[in-house]
Formats: sequence, C-alpha cells, structure tokens
Amino acid sequence: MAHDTGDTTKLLDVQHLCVDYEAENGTVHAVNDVSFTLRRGEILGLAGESGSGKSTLAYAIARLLRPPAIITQGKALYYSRSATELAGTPQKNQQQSTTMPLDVLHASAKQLQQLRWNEISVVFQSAMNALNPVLTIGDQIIDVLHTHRPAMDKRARRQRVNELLDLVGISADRQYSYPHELSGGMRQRAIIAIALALNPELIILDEPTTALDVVVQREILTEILHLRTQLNFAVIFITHDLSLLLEVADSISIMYAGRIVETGSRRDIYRHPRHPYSYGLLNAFPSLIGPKRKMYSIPGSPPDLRNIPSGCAFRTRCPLAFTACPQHIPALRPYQAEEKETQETAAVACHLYDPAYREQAPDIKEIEQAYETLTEKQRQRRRS
Ligand SMILES: Nc1ncnc2c1ncn2[C@@H]1O[C@H](COP(=O)(O)OP(=O)(O)OP(=O)(O)O)[C@@H](O)[C@H]1O
Repeated sequence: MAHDTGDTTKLLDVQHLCVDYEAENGTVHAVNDVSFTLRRGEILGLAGESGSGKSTLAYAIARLLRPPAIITQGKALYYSRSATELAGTPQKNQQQSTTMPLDVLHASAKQLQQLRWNEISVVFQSAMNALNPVLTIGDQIIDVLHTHRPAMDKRARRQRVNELLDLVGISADRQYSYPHELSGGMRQRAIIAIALALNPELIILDEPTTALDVVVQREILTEILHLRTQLNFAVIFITHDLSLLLEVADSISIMYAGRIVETGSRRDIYRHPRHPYSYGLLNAFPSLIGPKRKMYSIPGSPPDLRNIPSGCAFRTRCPLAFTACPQHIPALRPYQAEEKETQETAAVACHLYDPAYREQAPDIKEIEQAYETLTEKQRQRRRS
C-alpha cells in the first residue's frame, strides 16, 4: 500500500505503466511507460489511431486484461472515497482515508471486487455485446444492485432502476424491454445507466458512440456531460476520433505506439497542437469547432508494436523528423500552455521542443507547411 499526503482532488495516478502481449510471433509492446494523473470529476480523453494502446491502457487500470497481456511495470494509484474498505485497514478519519491510495495493479481479488462497479465501471465498445439478450434492461440493473448491494430491499432496488433510467433519459416503462427491443442509442444509454448504478467515481468509456449515427452520438455525448455535471464522476473517454474529444474532454492525451506523445487541455490541443502527430490526427477528421484547417492524411500506418522504430516511433511518418529522432526516445516535456488550468500538465514528447536540439520550437504554421509539402510530394509520386 502506497502512502501519499495532501492533494485530495487526485483520483488516479498512473506511473510508468507498461503492458505487453506475449503473442506467438513476438512480444507486442502495447503500452510503454505511460504516466498521467486524473482528477476527481475530470473528463480525460485518450485519442490515437487504432492499435495505439488506448484500450490496453484503460483495461490495465481497471485490471480487466487477460492473458496473454502482462503488466510488466508501473503503478496505478487509486484515491478512493472509501479507501478504508479497500485497504482493509480501518482509518481513524476521512481525511486520512482519502490520502491512502490503492495500487490497482497490485490489488487483491477482494479489493478488486470492491473497486469494480462501486468505484470504477467500464462501458465497452459494443453496447449490444455488453447487454444480456435474455434479460430486460431493468433486471440487468437489478442484477448489479443485487450482487453489490445485498442489503438493499426489493422496493429500493426498483426505485433505483427508475432513478437511473430517468437520469439517462429512458422512460421508466422501458425497464421491461429486452435489449433487441431498443434502438442503438437507447441500448447505449441503458449501459450507461448500469455503469452508474453504484455511483462510481470513475467511468471508462471505450468508443461508446462509435456504432451510433452522428445525431445519436451527439445526444449521448451531451448526456454524458450532463451526468458528469450532476454526479461529478471522472471519465476516461477512449476514441480514435479526436474531434469528439474536442467537444467533451477537459484534457486530452494523444497516444502513439503505446506512448502518450502529447497531453493538454482540449483548447490547447485544438488551438495549438504541438506534436506533429497530434496535428495530423486533428486534421484527419472534420471538426465542427476550432479554427478552420486543411485536412491531411498522415502518411503510412502505425508501426508493428513487436518491432517499434528506435527513438521517436512517429519519426517514420513525421514530416519534420530530423537527425535526433531515431536516436533518443523523446520524454514528455512540459510546455507553457495557453490554458491556465493545464499549465501543470501540458506536455509534449517531441525533440522539436527540446532546446538541446532546437533553439526555437516550431509554430503551427511550420507544422502545417511540412504536411503540405509532404502531401504534395506524395501527390507527385502517385502521378509519376
Ligand atoms: N490479445 C492480444 N494478443 C496480442 N496482441 C494484442 C492483443 N490485444 C491487443 N493486442 C495488440 O495490442 C496493441 C494495442 O491494442 P489496443 O486495442 O490497446 O489499441 P487501441 O488503441 O485501443 O486500438 P482500437 O481503437 O483498435 O481498439 C495492438 O497492436 C493490438 O494488436
């Protein structure tokens, strides 16, 4: 059990987390030395192309990874409301208990049982697969309450079902519906209701709206924001679509080849993405907000995580790569954020911002120009 003092806004402190998959054809380094802090009530967006390690990272934190996944290094310190129960050692007062984190990565089965649903719940990618097809929506919520709140009587459980459905905008009579009787958006709302059943402090949403059409996507996102305001849970929101995060996240971390390459407030990321990869990702999707920009596609594809390029893994696709890039893995270095609230956490892992290699950091025009040149070169190559 780790000890910490002070800062009660901290909910989760991930330190140097590494996860591998021991596959037959080699070791996949899916998460590499990831560190970040999540505050109570914060919505943290994790963005990156498919295969960048987002889900692996989130499932490691929830301890939902299965073999062949192995957590090879790191800590995930969770600062629970009820640290007393989780630690299994009675504390004298609340103040003391909130400063005793639990390292989720080394938690016992009993501690995990206490943690899941009560403290952390996960909404998986596919709403349909996450629901039990032979149980009504209401019964599925009751199931969770029955297992984790055995002292709750029948009437109180039914009342909680009504409350939860009301929270997510489903009318009470729908509790008697089976999943196949609901639309995609309704099913996703039902899953969110189940995730909220025990009032968790952290909800992990893994591509929660990917299967939905754009209008329903927007409704669900609005609902999540509304619920967060009401209930003040924190969210780790995973998506490959950075433009979605620009609408909902307080802060955004961009992942590439298992590493966080940039982190900042959503405003910092859309106004001034520092990492050439963040810039490319931002301009790969049309966005309704932020300055109007040209669309580019990032050349090439993400590396094979069994054989990650030396130094900066993005260098093989980066329009601004230079001599230092293959030599050293860039560390996440803090930058002077425009947003006051993220000045402490805004950081970028790119040698272009390291005064040891470059006197002046590139401005956004330089990155844009580099993509423009690269795109033009590709066009010419295709023509010839
Ligand atoms: N069971 C497994 N065995 C071997 N490799 C795996 C396994 N599960 C995931 N991986 C690999 O781990 C890497 C990270 O995958 P992960 O699903 O975490 O990425 P992601 O960013 O969430 O992608 P997506 O958006 O497609 O879900 C990928 O290279 C993936 O192929």
